[in-house]
Amino acid sequence: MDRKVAFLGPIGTFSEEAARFFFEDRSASFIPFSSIPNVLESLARGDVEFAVVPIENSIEGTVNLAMDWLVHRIDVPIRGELAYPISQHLMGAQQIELEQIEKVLSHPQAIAQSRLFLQEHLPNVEIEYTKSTAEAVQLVSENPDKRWAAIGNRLSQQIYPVHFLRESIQEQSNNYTRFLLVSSEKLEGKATDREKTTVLVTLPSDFPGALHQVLAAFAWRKINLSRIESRPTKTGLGNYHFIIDIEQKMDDILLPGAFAEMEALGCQVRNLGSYPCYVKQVTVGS
Ligand SMILES: O=C(O)C(=O)C[C@]1(C(=O)O)C=C[C@@H](O)C=C1
Repeated sequence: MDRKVAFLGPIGTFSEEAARFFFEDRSASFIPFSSIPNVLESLARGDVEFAVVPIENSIEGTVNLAMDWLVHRIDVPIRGELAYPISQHLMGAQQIELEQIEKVLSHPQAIAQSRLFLQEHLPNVEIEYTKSTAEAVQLVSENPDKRWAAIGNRLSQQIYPVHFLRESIQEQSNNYTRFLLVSSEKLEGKATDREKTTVLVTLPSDFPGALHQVLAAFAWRKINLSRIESRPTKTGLGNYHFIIDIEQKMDDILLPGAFAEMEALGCQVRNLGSYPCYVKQVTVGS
């Protein structure tokens, strides 16, 4: 039976492209949802077996909604990571000049990634945020009489009747978004040589050198960390926990030792998943 994979819709989003990458060598059905919470809740309810969500962009940083929902609202492990190259294109229902555009629609991440272009070429245009890039492209295509433009990917231009007005308008050509695959099942058999483990560490209370001691548990074991981020615990102003990406898979000695040391300090340690990491290479004309 086909595995069901939830992604942020409608069809044609970057999230759909990322979801298809994870399953490119096996059959699956891809199901669009209208928000990241709906994607993750459908997984938690068991309506789908897998969910794919964006977690961080190289220009704009963490997708807080996805990170927080994973940590606070559901308890399903991370099973894979994909660094996916992102090219943003400006599209219109008609081939109009930039000066004629009155409004630009897109997802806040896509708008942020295109800020320099917008400031230079469309500094006074109205910006409307949509739930996804493909939703913006769909809305623009459905309103051909309006002087609107959408920012989105090449896939959405193939799905919705729109034209390119400008291509590759993102701030940097080296623009990547990391997506996470979340599931109670493992995704077997997709080869990679890189693995990561992500943990959530909650400090017992604020005391001098607390974070230093947490980091020391990794440092003297020579365990490499690639990211540490503090997020509010949502229990009160000034209360944070730390999301730490560790550059190795869960083992029997080193990581359990580091976790035990942190727990001995009074920290809570939750393993959010140990998983393979993939990178999609940039293809010409993406
Ligand atoms: O709107 C989309 O196409 C998405 O898949 C969401 C999203 C994001 O939230 O970061 C994914 C990748 C891009 O960075 C822009 C938007």
